[in-house]
Amino acid sequence: MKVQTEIKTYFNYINGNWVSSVSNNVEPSINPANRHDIVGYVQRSTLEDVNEAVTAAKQAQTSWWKRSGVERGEYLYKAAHILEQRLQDIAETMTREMGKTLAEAKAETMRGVHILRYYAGEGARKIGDVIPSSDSEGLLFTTRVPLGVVGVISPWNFPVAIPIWKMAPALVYGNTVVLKPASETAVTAAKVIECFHEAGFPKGVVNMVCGSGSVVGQGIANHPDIDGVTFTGSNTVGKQVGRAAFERGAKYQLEMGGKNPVIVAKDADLDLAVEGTISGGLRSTGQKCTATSRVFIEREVYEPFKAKLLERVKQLKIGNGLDAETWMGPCASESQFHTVLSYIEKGKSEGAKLIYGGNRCLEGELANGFFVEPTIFEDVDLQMTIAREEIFGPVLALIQVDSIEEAIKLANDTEYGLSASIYTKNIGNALEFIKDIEAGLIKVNAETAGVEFQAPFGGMKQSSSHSREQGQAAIEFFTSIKTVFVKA
Ligand SMILES: NC(=O)C1=CN([C@@H]2O[C@H](COP(=O)(O)OP(=O)(O)OC[C@H]3O[C@@H](n4cnc5c(N)ncnc54)[C@H](O)[C@@H]3O)[C@@H](O)[C@H]2O)C=CC1
Ligand SMILES: O=C(O)CCC(=O)C(=O)O
Repeated sequence: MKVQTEIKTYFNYINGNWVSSVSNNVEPSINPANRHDIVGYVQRSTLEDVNEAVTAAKQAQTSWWKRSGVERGEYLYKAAHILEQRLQDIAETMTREMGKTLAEAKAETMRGVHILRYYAGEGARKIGDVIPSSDSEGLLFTTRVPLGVVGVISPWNFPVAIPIWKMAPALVYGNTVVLKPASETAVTAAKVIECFHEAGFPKGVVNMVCGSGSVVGQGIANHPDIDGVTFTGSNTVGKQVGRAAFERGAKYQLEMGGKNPVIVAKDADLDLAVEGTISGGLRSTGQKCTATSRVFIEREVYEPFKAKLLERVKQLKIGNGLDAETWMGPCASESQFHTVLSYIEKGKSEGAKLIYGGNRCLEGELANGFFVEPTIFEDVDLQMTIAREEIFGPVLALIQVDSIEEAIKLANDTEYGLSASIYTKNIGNALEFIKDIEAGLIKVNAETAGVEFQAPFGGMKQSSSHSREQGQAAIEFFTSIKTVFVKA
């Protein structure tokens, strides 16, 4: 067991100051690779803290909006620069706090830098169109204004990229922000907010309040002075947040779960398909809303695909994400760990055949953490729980099909519609898939996970509130359009 000498306490960030919660309560943030390692203590805030942060954000909003977009963008460039300088420390904190490998954490932190730079540039781009008016003497055009104060409720699985891809567009378009990060990764969030603090954002423009979802998160969703809420997380909570915002007429955006399929056609490059299935399904321990979870394989290549997949999965090294050899880290929390194990038990009891893994890892130091073996089931029926519910763990379900048409039909048999991929060399298969698959993010010969910051991202069906985040699409949520007609 590691002996810890100093464990730091991290504070809320309100009106430009680092402050403790009025509750004076803190909670530990635990390393999921070693439950005895406390990464830091974070605030357990109350509604009073939320109110203070919202008041600060509201007061700061008018003068922030009065600055030009170019000027607001300059602050984002500064934050990007500081984040890049701190990349190593922030990535190590992320790995220690939620378990993903250091390589993934570094790539995610760099993604945060790119997102900040992308939206910094947005400050200098157009925010409206001139439209020909039916009145030849009139000028008809659109312009955009910010919503006001935006509440950002973020999950633990991308603790740098998700808060940044919500906050950066919100800020550059003239909103002020109150962030409520997931408690599991609140230390990482505090280090990201330190970058904004040091970039010199005016007081109240950026605020962060840590604490439970039911108090701080719900407090944000319900708050009369929060004009827009952007959320990523579970469907249950997302719908609660959406309902609360809708009830009081606030704008909301929800990015929720997935049950993402991969289709392997009989003409696929099987090595590529195996790599994509492993990477899409098991990287970050399967804890991505875009993670592959159901694999539909044409019967003719089922056995060779399965053999290659099993061969490859045996090579994956499980361990502490800070260890350079590690390919897959632990589940991010004890509750996530138990959820994943209970889904594996359901898979077995409902009759799926377990062909790899399925156990908790207990070897050596792994016993101190929330490690689960990569797990593969076959003979999975689409009515089974593991084929229907989001597991958010390293669990793959293999399903044989007789045709691409059948694969697409079964792949669509889910309430979700976030991402989907096909492995094929046949352009006809690819085009049929693109046309018929019900998903917001579609890949051909590439894994289901992995989102590019400059392109729209979001899901169909129950995966999202049908809005899109990132790229130019972000302007739709974070601003309102004004249509203007001027006659001399
Ligand atoms: N779409 C995605 O990327 C994510 C999906 N999930 C799914 O959710 C499952 C459970 O994970 P959780 O961490 O419990 O997700 P969650 O949906 O409870 O948490 C997401 C965020 O919402 C906050 N929150 C919780 N209750 C709230 C409430 N009543 N009002 C407002 N905000 C609230 C949390 O504190 C966190 O900041 C996972 O197993 C996975 O299936 C979880 C995280 C990310
Ligand atoms: O696949 C990705 O890069 C992003 C996934 C994501 O947005 C999520 O898990 O919430």
